[in-house]
Amino acid sequence: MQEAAFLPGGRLFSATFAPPAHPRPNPKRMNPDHISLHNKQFEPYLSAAQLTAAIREVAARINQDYAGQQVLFVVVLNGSFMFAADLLKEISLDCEICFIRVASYQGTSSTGEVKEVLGLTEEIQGRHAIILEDIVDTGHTMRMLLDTLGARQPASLEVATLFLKPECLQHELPLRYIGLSIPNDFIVGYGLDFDGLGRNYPDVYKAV
Ligand SMILES: O=P(O)(O)OC[C@H]1O[C@H](OP(=O)(O)OP(=O)(O)O)[C@H](O)[C@@H]1O
Ligand SMILES: Nc1nc2[nH]cnc2c(=O)[nH]1
Repeated sequence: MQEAAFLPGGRLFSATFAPPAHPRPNPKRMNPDHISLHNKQFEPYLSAAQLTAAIREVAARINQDYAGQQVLFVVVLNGSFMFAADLLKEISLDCEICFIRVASYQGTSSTGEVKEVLGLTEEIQGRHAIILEDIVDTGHTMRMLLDTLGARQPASLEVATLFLKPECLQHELPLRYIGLSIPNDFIVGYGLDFDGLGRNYPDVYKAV
């Protein structure tokens, strides 16, 4: 049986009285003191609560900066799916959301790795666009995204990234919204993977 009520501020509260088939959160998944992915070891680094606090701060700033305006959020898959889902629940603006991917492939030896945007079907010209990214590391991906999207003449183009590794950055980038600046450790969890694994952890772990 389910009951629903509106809380102050218009948010919907609903309570389920029948016990869920699978208790949540899964105790095996929550806060293990280490995890192993493809035989590589990771230790706890940032808790879900720390991530939530950082994301709420970013959302509050966006809500304030864009008050009265309509925003197009451009979510960069795959890694950003958890960040985007949690951030967007805190956004009180009128907004649209679209999803893109970045394909990487090996170019000629002179060009090295080439990155290309896939799935950019949304009209961006004249819109206030914000790119949602899980992490900016070297900045190669974000440089390419800003150039590609910027060429489509948005009214404005900004970046919200959950993580930034300042020590690794190789480009000057206009990163307006940064959740957490972190040292140069390889991290997994909360959407970020190690060779495909680890995206589903609610906390973030760093390589030991
Ligand atoms: O600043 P950079 O050095 O360019 O690194 C950042 C990029 O790396 C990750 O994507 P990845 O290629 O791992 O794909 P994924 O999102 O599908 O995991 C991340 O989501 C960024 O897009
Ligand atoms: N999973 C993961 N992907 C990245 N891409 C760039 N930096 C990182 C990182 O630290 N972890």
